Amino acid sequence: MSALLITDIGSLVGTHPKNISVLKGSSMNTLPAINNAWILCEDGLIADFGSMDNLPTNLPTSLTSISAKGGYVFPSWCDSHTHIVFAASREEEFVMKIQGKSYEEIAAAGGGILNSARKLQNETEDHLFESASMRLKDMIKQGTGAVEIKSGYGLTLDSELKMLRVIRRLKEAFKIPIKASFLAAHTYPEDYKNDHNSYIKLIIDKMLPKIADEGLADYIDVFCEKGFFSVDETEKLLEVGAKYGLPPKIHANQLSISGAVQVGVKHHAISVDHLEVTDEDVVRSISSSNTIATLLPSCSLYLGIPFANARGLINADIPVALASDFNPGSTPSGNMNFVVSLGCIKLKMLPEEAINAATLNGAAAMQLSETVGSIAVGKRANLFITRPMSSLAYLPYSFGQSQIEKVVLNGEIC
Ligand SMILES: N=CN[C@@H](CCC(=O)O)C(=O)O
Ligand SMILES: [Zn+2]
Repeated sequence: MSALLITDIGSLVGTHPKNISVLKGSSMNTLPAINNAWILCEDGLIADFGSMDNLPTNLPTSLTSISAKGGYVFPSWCDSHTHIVFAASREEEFVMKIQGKSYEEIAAAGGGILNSARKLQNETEDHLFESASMRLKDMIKQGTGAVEIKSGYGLTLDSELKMLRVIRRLKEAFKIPIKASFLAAHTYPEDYKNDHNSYIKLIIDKMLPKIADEGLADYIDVFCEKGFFSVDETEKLLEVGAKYGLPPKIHANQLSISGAVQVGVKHHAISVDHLEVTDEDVVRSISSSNTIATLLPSCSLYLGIPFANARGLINADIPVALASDFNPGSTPSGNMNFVVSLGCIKLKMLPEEAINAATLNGAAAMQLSETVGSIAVGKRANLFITRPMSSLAYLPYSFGQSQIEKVVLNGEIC
Protein backbone atom coordinates (compact mmCIF):
# COMPACT_ATOMS: atom_id res chain seq x y z
CA MET A 1 0.00 0.00 0.00
CA SER A 2 1.48 3.39 -0.98
CA ALA A 3 0.65 6.40 1.15
CA LEU A 4 1.46 10.09 0.96
CA LEU A 5 0.89 12.56 3.78
CA ILE A 6 1.04 16.29 3.05
CA THR A 7 1.23 18.45 6.17
CA ASP A 8 1.42 22.18 6.91
CA ILE A 9 -0.93 23.12 4.10
CA GLY A 10 -1.66 26.86 4.21
CA SER A 11 -5.15 26.14 2.88
CA LEU A 12 -6.65 22.91 1.56
CA VAL A 13 -9.03 24.22 -1.07
CA GLY A 14 -12.16 22.65 -2.57
CA THR A 15 -13.34 20.42 0.29
CA HIS A 16 -16.87 20.23 -1.09
CA PRO A 17 -19.18 17.55 0.34
CA LYS A 18 -18.71 14.50 -1.87
CA ASN A 19 -22.36 14.40 -2.93
CA ILE A 20 -22.06 17.79 -4.65
CA SER A 21 -21.25 16.99 -8.26
CA VAL A 22 -21.79 20.36 -9.92
CA LEU A 23 -22.19 23.95 -8.74
CA LYS A 24 -24.85 26.18 -10.22
CA GLY A 25 -25.24 29.94 -10.18
CA SER A 26 -24.72 31.51 -6.76
CA SER A 27 -23.41 28.24 -5.26
CA MET A 28 -20.35 28.67 -7.49
CA ASN A 29 -19.16 31.29 -5.04
CA THR A 30 -18.82 28.69 -2.28
CA LEU A 31 -15.37 27.16 -2.15
CA PRO A 32 -14.86 25.40 1.18
CA ALA A 33 -11.32 25.18 2.51
CA ILE A 34 -9.47 24.11 5.63
CA ASN A 35 -6.66 26.39 6.77
CA ASN A 36 -3.51 24.88 8.31
CA ALA A 37 -4.41 21.42 7.07
CA TRP A 38 -3.10 17.96 6.22
CA ILE A 39 -4.21 15.42 3.63
CA LEU A 40 -3.51 11.68 3.47
CA CYS A 41 -3.52 9.82 0.14
CA GLU A 42 -3.60 6.01 0.04
CA ASP A 43 -3.52 3.77 -2.99
CA GLY A 44 -4.03 6.69 -5.33
CA LEU A 45 -7.09 8.03 -3.52
CA ILE A 46 -7.78 10.71 -0.96
CA ALA A 47 -8.03 8.75 2.31
CA ASP A 48 -8.55 11.54 4.83
CA PHE A 49 -7.81 15.18 5.56
CA GLY A 50 -8.26 17.68 8.36
CA SER A 51 -6.77 20.45 10.43
CA MET A 52 -3.18 20.25 11.70
CA ASP A 53 -4.70 20.51 15.18
CA ASN A 54 -6.01 16.99 14.64
CA LEU A 55 -3.19 15.28 12.80
CA PRO A 56 -3.78 11.51 13.22
CA THR A 57 -1.21 9.39 15.00
CA ASN A 58 -2.15 5.98 13.56
CA LEU A 59 -0.62 6.54 10.13
CA PRO A 60 0.24 3.83 7.60
CA THR A 61 3.68 2.31 8.20
CA SER A 62 5.13 2.83 4.71
CA LEU A 63 4.41 6.52 4.41
CA THR A 64 5.98 9.31 2.40
CA SER A 65 5.48 12.51 4.34
CA ILE A 66 6.07 15.98 2.92
CA SER A 67 5.42 19.47 4.18
CA ALA A 68 3.59 21.96 1.98
CA LYS A 69 5.46 24.64 3.98
CA GLY A 70 2.39 26.84 4.04
CA GLY A 71 1.58 26.40 0.34
CA TYR A 72 -2.02 25.83 -0.76
CA VAL A 73 -3.32 22.50 -2.03
CA PHE A 74 -5.89 22.48 -4.82
CA PRO A 75 -7.66 19.66 -6.63
CA SER A 76 -6.10 19.40 -10.10
CA TRP A 77 -7.61 21.44 -12.90
CA CYS A 78 -10.19 19.55 -14.95
CA ASP A 79 -9.82 20.78 -18.53
CA SER A 80 -13.00 19.70 -20.29
CA HIS A 81 -12.38 21.09 -23.81
CA THR A 82 -9.14 20.57 -25.76
CA HIS A 83 -7.87 19.66 -29.22
CA ILE A 84 -4.32 18.62 -28.28
CA VAL A 85 -3.85 16.00 -30.99
CA PHE A 86 -2.56 17.97 -33.98
CA ALA A 87 0.28 17.70 -36.44
CA ALA A 88 1.70 21.21 -36.56
CA SER A 89 1.42 24.67 -35.12
CA ARG A 90 -0.17 27.50 -37.17
CA GLU A 91 1.81 30.57 -36.26
CA GLU A 92 1.58 31.80 -39.87
CA GLU A 93 -2.10 32.42 -39.12
CA PHE A 94 -1.08 34.19 -35.93
CA VAL A 95 0.78 36.68 -38.10
CA MET A 96 -2.27 37.05 -40.40
CA LYS A 97 -4.35 37.81 -37.32
CA ILE A 98 -1.89 40.48 -36.22
CA GLN A 99 -2.29 41.97 -39.71
CA GLY A 100 -6.03 42.20 -39.12
CA LYS A 101 -7.51 39.10 -40.80
CA SER A 102 -10.53 37.55 -39.06
CA TYR A 103 -10.97 33.87 -38.12
CA GLU A 104 -13.42 33.47 -41.03
CA GLU A 105 -11.08 35.23 -43.50
CA ILE A 106 -8.16 33.02 -42.50
CA ALA A 107 -10.32 29.91 -42.93
CA ALA A 108 -11.48 31.16 -46.36
CA ALA A 109 -7.82 31.68 -47.39
CA GLY A 110 -7.02 27.99 -46.82
CA GLY A 111 -6.05 28.32 -43.19
CA GLY A 112 -8.02 27.25 -40.21
CA ILE A 113 -9.22 23.75 -39.47
CA LEU A 114 -8.59 22.55 -43.07
CA ASN A 115 -4.97 23.62 -42.74
CA SER A 116 -4.61 21.41 -39.64
CA ALA A 117 -6.46 18.58 -41.40
CA ARG A 118 -4.09 18.70 -44.38
CA LYS A 119 -1.10 18.53 -42.07
CA LEU A 120 -2.56 15.69 -40.02
CA GLN A 121 -3.29 13.49 -43.07
CA ASN A 122 0.43 12.94 -43.62
CA GLU A 123 1.43 12.51 -40.00
CA THR A 124 1.98 9.07 -38.47
CA GLU A 125 0.03 7.88 -35.46
CA ASP A 126 3.30 7.57 -33.55
CA HIS A 127 4.32 11.16 -34.22
CA LEU A 128 0.88 12.44 -33.26
CA PHE A 129 1.06 10.44 -30.05
CA GLU A 130 4.51 11.84 -29.23
CA SER A 131 3.59 15.47 -29.85
CA ALA A 132 0.28 15.21 -27.99
CA SER A 133 2.12 13.53 -25.10
CA MET A 134 4.50 16.46 -24.87
CA ARG A 135 1.58 18.89 -24.72
CA LEU A 136 -0.16 16.81 -22.10
CA LYS A 137 2.99 16.59 -19.97
CA ASP A 138 3.25 20.38 -20.04
CA MET A 139 -0.41 20.71 -19.06
CA ILE A 140 0.07 18.29 -16.16
CA LYS A 141 3.05 20.35 -14.93
CA GLN A 142 0.70 23.34 -15.01
CA GLY A 143 -1.77 21.55 -12.72
CA THR A 144 -4.17 19.75 -15.05
CA GLY A 145 -5.26 16.36 -13.73
CA ALA A 146 -8.16 15.39 -16.02
CA VAL A 147 -8.73 16.28 -19.66
CA GLU A 148 -11.10 15.93 -22.60
CA ILE A 149 -9.54 15.65 -26.07
CA LYS A 150 -11.34 15.99 -29.40
CA SER A 151 -10.76 14.55 -32.84
CA GLY A 152 -11.76 16.84 -35.71
CA TYR A 153 -8.53 17.46 -37.60
CA GLY A 154 -8.94 14.17 -39.46
CA LEU A 155 -12.11 14.73 -41.51
CA THR A 156 -11.67 11.37 -43.31
CA LEU A 157 -12.50 7.96 -41.92
CA ASP A 158 -8.84 6.97 -41.62
CA SER A 159 -7.61 10.21 -40.15
CA GLU A 160 -10.45 10.54 -37.64
CA LEU A 161 -9.73 6.97 -36.54
CA LYS A 162 -6.03 7.83 -36.36
CA MET A 163 -6.76 10.76 -34.03
CA LEU A 164 -9.09 8.76 -31.82
CA ARG A 165 -6.58 5.92 -31.57
CA VAL A 166 -3.96 8.44 -30.48
CA ILE A 167 -6.38 9.59 -27.76
CA ARG A 168 -6.89 5.95 -26.74
CA ARG A 169 -3.10 5.57 -26.43
CA LEU A 170 -2.96 8.72 -24.32
CA LYS A 171 -5.66 7.23 -22.06
CA GLU A 172 -3.49 4.16 -21.59
CA ALA A 173 -0.18 5.99 -21.16
CA PHE A 174 -1.17 8.77 -18.78
CA LYS A 175 -2.22 8.51 -15.16
CA ILE A 176 -5.03 11.04 -15.46
CA PRO A 177 -8.64 10.52 -16.59
CA ILE A 178 -9.07 11.35 -20.29
CA LYS A 179 -12.32 11.59 -22.26
CA ALA A 180 -12.52 11.50 -26.07
CA SER A 181 -14.95 13.48 -28.21
CA PHE A 182 -15.64 12.60 -31.84
CA LEU A 183 -15.62 15.85 -33.85
CA ALA A 184 -15.60 14.87 -37.51
CA ALA A 185 -18.24 17.61 -37.86
CA HIS A 186 -15.60 20.29 -37.29
CA THR A 187 -15.69 21.65 -40.82
CA TYR A 188 -16.57 20.39 -44.30
CA PRO A 189 -13.56 18.92 -46.12
CA GLU A 190 -12.73 20.59 -49.45
CA ASP A 191 -14.29 17.74 -51.48
CA TYR A 192 -17.60 18.08 -49.68
CA LYS A 193 -17.84 21.87 -49.64
CA ASN A 194 -20.79 21.75 -52.01
CA ASP A 195 -22.08 18.36 -51.00
CA HIS A 196 -22.80 18.49 -47.30
CA ASN A 197 -25.16 15.53 -47.43
CA SER A 198 -22.44 13.16 -48.58
CA TYR A 199 -20.11 14.18 -45.75
CA ILE A 200 -22.90 13.79 -43.18
CA LYS A 201 -23.61 10.39 -44.73
CA LEU A 202 -19.91 9.46 -44.44
CA ILE A 203 -19.95 10.37 -40.75
CA ILE A 204 -23.17 8.49 -40.11
CA ASP A 205 -22.65 5.40 -42.26
CA LYS A 206 -18.91 4.87 -42.04
CA MET A 207 -17.29 6.77 -39.18
CA LEU A 208 -19.77 6.43 -36.31
CA PRO A 209 -20.28 2.63 -36.62
CA LYS A 210 -16.53 2.00 -36.69
CA ILE A 211 -15.83 4.36 -33.80
CA ALA A 212 -18.60 2.84 -31.72
CA ASP A 213 -17.41 -0.64 -32.61
CA GLU A 214 -13.90 0.13 -31.35
CA GLY A 215 -15.22 2.13 -28.36
CA LEU A 216 -13.07 5.08 -29.39
CA ALA A 217 -15.26 7.99 -28.27
CA ASP A 218 -17.13 9.09 -25.16
CA TYR A 219 -18.96 12.06 -26.73
CA ILE A 220 -20.07 13.47 -30.05
CA ASP A 221 -19.19 17.07 -30.84
CA VAL A 222 -20.29 19.35 -33.70
CA PHE A 223 -19.09 22.85 -34.62
CA CYS A 224 -22.58 24.27 -35.09
CA GLU A 225 -21.94 27.67 -36.65
CA LYS A 226 -22.67 29.80 -39.69
CA GLY A 227 -20.34 28.54 -42.45
CA PHE A 228 -19.76 25.25 -40.64
CA PHE A 229 -22.59 22.88 -39.56
CA SER A 230 -26.19 24.09 -39.57
CA VAL A 231 -28.67 23.43 -36.80
CA ASP A 232 -30.45 20.79 -38.93
CA GLU A 233 -27.17 19.05 -39.77
CA THR A 234 -26.17 19.17 -36.11
CA GLU A 235 -29.50 17.72 -35.05
CA LYS A 236 -29.15 14.82 -37.45
CA LEU A 237 -25.67 14.02 -36.16
CA LEU A 238 -26.68 14.26 -32.50
CA GLU A 239 -29.62 11.91 -33.13
CA VAL A 240 -27.36 9.28 -34.65
CA GLY A 241 -24.68 9.87 -32.01
CA ALA A 242 -27.28 9.12 -29.34
CA LYS A 243 -28.05 5.78 -31.01
CA TYR A 244 -24.39 4.89 -30.48
CA GLY A 245 -24.49 6.04 -26.85
CA LEU A 246 -22.51 9.24 -27.43
CA PRO A 247 -23.92 12.23 -25.56
CA PRO A 248 -23.21 15.64 -27.09
CA LYS A 249 -20.66 18.22 -26.01
CA ILE A 250 -20.89 20.86 -28.70
CA HIS A 251 -19.19 23.98 -30.04
CA ALA A 252 -21.95 26.55 -29.74
CA ASN A 253 -22.30 30.29 -30.38
CA GLN A 254 -18.60 30.99 -30.88
CA LEU A 255 -19.12 33.45 -33.72
CA SER A 256 -22.86 34.02 -33.89
CA ILE A 257 -26.26 33.26 -32.40
CA SER A 258 -26.79 30.13 -34.40
CA GLY A 259 -29.38 27.98 -32.62
CA ALA A 260 -26.52 25.71 -31.54
CA VAL A 261 -27.27 26.06 -27.84
CA GLN A 262 -30.94 25.23 -28.29
CA VAL A 263 -30.22 22.14 -30.39
CA GLY A 264 -27.60 21.02 -27.86
CA VAL A 265 -29.97 21.47 -24.94
CA LYS A 266 -32.74 19.67 -26.84
CA HIS A 267 -30.41 16.68 -27.20
CA HIS A 268 -29.33 16.76 -23.53
CA ALA A 269 -25.81 18.00 -24.21
CA ILE A 270 -23.45 17.49 -21.29
CA SER A 271 -22.07 20.90 -22.15
CA VAL A 272 -22.42 23.69 -24.66
CA ASP A 273 -18.99 25.24 -25.15
CA HIS A 274 -17.72 28.70 -26.19
CA LEU A 275 -20.84 30.92 -25.90
CA GLU A 276 -18.96 34.07 -26.84
CA VAL A 277 -22.24 35.31 -28.32
CA THR A 278 -25.43 34.89 -26.33
CA ASP A 279 -28.81 36.51 -25.88
CA GLU A 280 -31.69 36.06 -23.46
CA ASP A 281 -33.12 33.08 -25.34
CA VAL A 282 -29.77 31.30 -25.17
CA VAL A 283 -29.46 31.90 -21.43
CA ARG A 284 -33.07 30.82 -20.87
CA SER A 285 -32.52 27.66 -22.87
CA ILE A 286 -29.48 26.58 -20.83
CA SER A 287 -31.09 27.50 -17.53
CA SER A 288 -34.02 25.21 -18.30
CA SER A 289 -31.64 22.23 -18.61
CA ASN A 290 -28.88 20.26 -16.90
CA THR A 291 -26.39 21.34 -19.54
CA ILE A 292 -23.16 22.98 -18.40
CA ALA A 293 -21.98 26.23 -20.01
CA THR A 294 -18.26 25.79 -20.72
CA LEU A 295 -16.43 29.05 -21.34
CA LEU A 296 -13.06 29.35 -23.07
CA PRO A 297 -11.64 32.80 -22.32
CA SER A 298 -8.17 32.11 -23.78
CA CYS A 299 -9.86 31.62 -27.15
CA SER A 300 -11.58 35.01 -26.89
CA LEU A 301 -8.29 36.63 -25.93
CA TYR A 302 -6.33 35.03 -28.76
CA LEU A 303 -8.91 35.60 -31.50
CA GLY A 304 -9.99 39.02 -30.27
CA ILE A 305 -13.63 37.95 -30.19
CA PRO A 306 -16.06 38.84 -27.38
CA PHE A 307 -15.66 37.30 -23.95
CA ALA A 308 -18.60 35.17 -22.82
CA ASN A 309 -21.17 36.68 -20.50
CA ALA A 310 -20.23 34.60 -17.46
CA ARG A 311 -22.06 36.89 -15.04
CA GLY A 312 -25.31 36.62 -16.99
CA LEU A 313 -25.02 32.83 -17.03
CA ILE A 314 -24.21 32.60 -13.32
CA ASN A 315 -27.04 34.99 -12.46
CA ALA A 316 -29.39 32.70 -14.39
CA ASP A 317 -28.41 29.82 -12.05
CA ILE A 318 -26.42 27.99 -14.72
CA PRO A 319 -23.36 25.82 -13.94
CA VAL A 320 -20.36 27.40 -15.64
CA ALA A 321 -17.13 25.51 -16.39
CA LEU A 322 -13.84 26.96 -17.61
CA ALA A 323 -11.62 25.07 -20.05
CA SER A 324 -8.54 25.83 -22.16
CA ASP A 325 -9.65 24.94 -25.74
CA PHE A 326 -5.95 24.18 -26.43
CA ASN A 327 -5.66 23.91 -30.24
CA PRO A 328 -3.29 25.21 -32.91
CA GLY A 329 -5.73 27.68 -34.46
CA SER A 330 -7.68 29.59 -31.85
CA THR A 331 -5.92 28.84 -28.55
CA PRO A 332 -2.30 27.68 -28.63
CA SER A 333 -2.13 27.26 -24.85
CA GLY A 334 -3.33 24.66 -22.36
CA ASN A 335 -2.42 26.63 -19.25
CA MET A 336 -5.43 26.40 -16.94
CA ASN A 337 -3.86 28.80 -14.42
CA PHE A 338 -4.04 31.46 -17.09
CA VAL A 339 -7.61 30.41 -17.98
CA VAL A 340 -8.62 30.90 -14.34
CA SER A 341 -6.94 34.31 -14.29
CA LEU A 342 -8.78 35.30 -17.46
CA GLY A 343 -12.01 33.98 -15.93
CA CYS A 344 -11.52 36.57 -13.20
CA ILE A 345 -10.02 39.42 -15.20
CA LYS A 346 -12.13 39.27 -18.37
CA LEU A 347 -15.23 37.26 -17.40
CA LYS A 348 -15.54 39.01 -14.02
CA MET A 349 -15.80 35.75 -12.15
CA LEU A 350 -14.77 35.84 -8.50
CA PRO A 351 -11.70 33.72 -7.68
CA GLU A 352 -13.91 31.16 -5.93
CA GLU A 353 -16.23 30.95 -8.95
CA ALA A 354 -13.38 30.63 -11.43
CA ILE A 355 -11.63 27.91 -9.39
CA ASN A 356 -14.87 25.94 -9.00
CA ALA A 357 -15.48 26.34 -12.73
CA ALA A 358 -12.05 24.90 -13.54
CA THR A 359 -12.24 22.04 -11.04
CA LEU A 360 -15.59 20.56 -9.97
CA ASN A 361 -17.63 21.97 -12.86
CA GLY A 362 -14.90 21.00 -15.34
CA ALA A 363 -15.08 17.48 -13.92
CA ALA A 364 -18.87 17.52 -14.30
CA ALA A 365 -18.48 18.61 -17.94
CA MET A 366 -16.62 15.30 -18.45
CA GLN A 367 -19.00 13.31 -16.20
CA LEU A 368 -16.07 12.79 -13.85
CA SER A 369 -17.19 14.57 -10.70
CA GLU A 370 -17.48 11.30 -8.76
CA THR A 371 -13.73 10.80 -9.09
CA VAL A 372 -12.02 14.20 -9.49
CA GLY A 373 -12.63 17.96 -9.18
CA SER A 374 -12.67 18.40 -5.39
CA ILE A 375 -11.01 17.26 -2.19
CA ALA A 376 -13.23 14.44 -0.93
CA VAL A 377 -12.49 11.05 0.64
CA GLY A 378 -12.43 8.36 -2.05
CA LYS A 379 -11.71 10.70 -4.95
CA ARG A 380 -8.50 10.34 -6.92
CA ALA A 381 -5.58 12.09 -5.22
CA ASN A 382 -4.88 14.42 -8.16
CA LEU A 383 -3.70 17.66 -6.62
CA PHE A 384 -1.21 20.46 -6.85
CA ILE A 385 0.72 22.23 -4.13
CA THR A 386 1.49 25.93 -4.53
CA ARG A 387 4.06 28.23 -3.02
CA PRO A 388 2.88 29.93 0.15
CA MET A 389 0.29 32.52 -0.90
CA SER A 390 -1.19 35.45 0.98
CA SER A 391 -4.73 34.48 -0.01
CA LEU A 392 -6.77 32.39 -2.45
CA ALA A 393 -7.13 35.37 -4.80
CA TYR A 394 -3.34 35.50 -5.20
CA LEU A 395 -3.50 32.52 -7.56
CA PRO A 396 -5.58 34.18 -10.33
CA TYR A 397 -4.19 37.62 -9.47
CA SER A 398 -0.61 36.58 -10.27
CA PHE A 399 -1.52 35.84 -13.90
CA GLY A 400 1.14 34.43 -16.17
CA GLN A 401 3.29 33.28 -13.25
CA SER A 402 3.13 29.73 -11.98
CA GLN A 403 2.53 29.30 -8.27
CA ILE A 404 2.71 25.51 -8.59
CA GLU A 405 5.51 23.84 -6.63
CA LYS A 406 4.52 20.18 -6.87
CA VAL A 407 2.00 18.09 -8.75
CA VAL A 408 0.53 14.93 -7.21
CA LEU A 409 -1.23 12.37 -9.41
CA ASN A 410 -2.89 9.31 -7.91
CA GLY A 411 -1.22 10.07 -4.60
CA GLU A 412 2.29 10.20 -6.07
CA ILE A 413 4.50 13.22 -6.48
CA CYS A 414 5.30 13.67 -10.19
N1 LIG B 1 -14.13 26.49 -33.24
C1 LIG B 1 -13.83 25.40 -33.55
N2 LIG B 1 -12.77 24.70 -33.14
C2 LIG B 1 -11.64 25.22 -32.44
C3 LIG B 1 -10.70 25.93 -33.34
C4 LIG B 1 -10.13 25.00 -34.29
C5 LIG B 1 -9.06 25.59 -35.16
O1 LIG B 1 -9.08 26.77 -35.51
O2 LIG B 1 -8.19 24.79 -35.51
C6 LIG B 1 -12.08 26.03 -31.25
O3 LIG B 1 -12.77 25.46 -30.40
O4 LIG B 1 -11.77 27.21 -31.11
ZN1 LIG C 1 -12.85 23.71 -29.43
